[in-house]
Amino acid sequence: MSYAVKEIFLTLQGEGAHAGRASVFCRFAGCNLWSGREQDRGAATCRFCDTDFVGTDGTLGGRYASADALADAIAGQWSGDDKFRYVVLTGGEPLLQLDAALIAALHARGFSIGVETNGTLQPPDGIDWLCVSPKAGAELVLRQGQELKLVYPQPGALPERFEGLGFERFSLQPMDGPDAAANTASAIDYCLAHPQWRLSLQTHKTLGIR
Ligand SMILES: C[S@@+](CC[C@H](N)C(=O)[O-])C[C@H]1O[C@@H](n2cnc3c(N)ncnc32)[C@H](O)[C@@H]1O
Ligand SMILES: Nc1nc2[nH]cc(C(=O)O)c2c(=O)[nH]1
Ligand code: SF4
Ligand SMILES: [Mg+2]
Repeated sequence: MSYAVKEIFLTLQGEGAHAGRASVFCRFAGCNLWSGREQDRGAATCRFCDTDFVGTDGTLGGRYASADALADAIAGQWSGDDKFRYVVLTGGEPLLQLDAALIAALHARGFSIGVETNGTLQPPDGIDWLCVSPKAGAELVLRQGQELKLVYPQPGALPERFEGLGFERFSLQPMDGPDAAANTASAIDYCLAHPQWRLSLQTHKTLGIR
């Protein structure tokens, strides 16, 4: 199996329970909820995406011919003590491409594996931190994992709908875009009134890092 990758880079995880953690990000190309083209955004299932995941033209982007080749490129970006190796597989939608061979190749290189997914596709076994971010209008098939990270507010995806699912951590992330300030204020209010939820800020954006 080959893998279409938009970009690979070392940064701090900006969001969610692992915010602040050194991580190699591998962003897969393509998504099942939006083509990634601006002219298709209004008709897409997921319309608020903040990410360019089209093509393979980013840093270390390309078509990787094997799991070992992609895992070697990811390992090449790590710096510092190998015992802390951590990779975040994102996209686009990583579960369109992630398979058992890539999980094994990353584990063989000492990585703990985080995945950012929209929750519409079944994952392979062996993911260490599965972070599911449900989208209004898309059927949620992943109903357990480590973290449920809801972008807020989403009409048609109220937090109450997810609070009984099998996750260790419930994160509420203000929707970025033209209403970001108001969305942040609403998310703060929601977390104060519903302490099962913790505020997740996109710290990489305010820090000006990738
Ligand atoms: C670009 S997505 C890629 C992974 C996967 N497709 C997903 O949706 O979870 C990475 C994370 O960014 C979040 N996200 C996307 N657009 C956002 C926005 N405008 N404001 C806040 N979070 C956003 C997603 O919900 C997800 O948690
Ligand atoms: N620093 C940083 N943290 C992130 N957490 C989730 C991201 C994503 O786009 O999936 C992301 C990202 O793009 N950059
Ligand atoms: S599902 Fe994820 S990658 Fe796809 S359009 Fe939505 S936020 Fe972007
Ligand atoms: Mg992002």
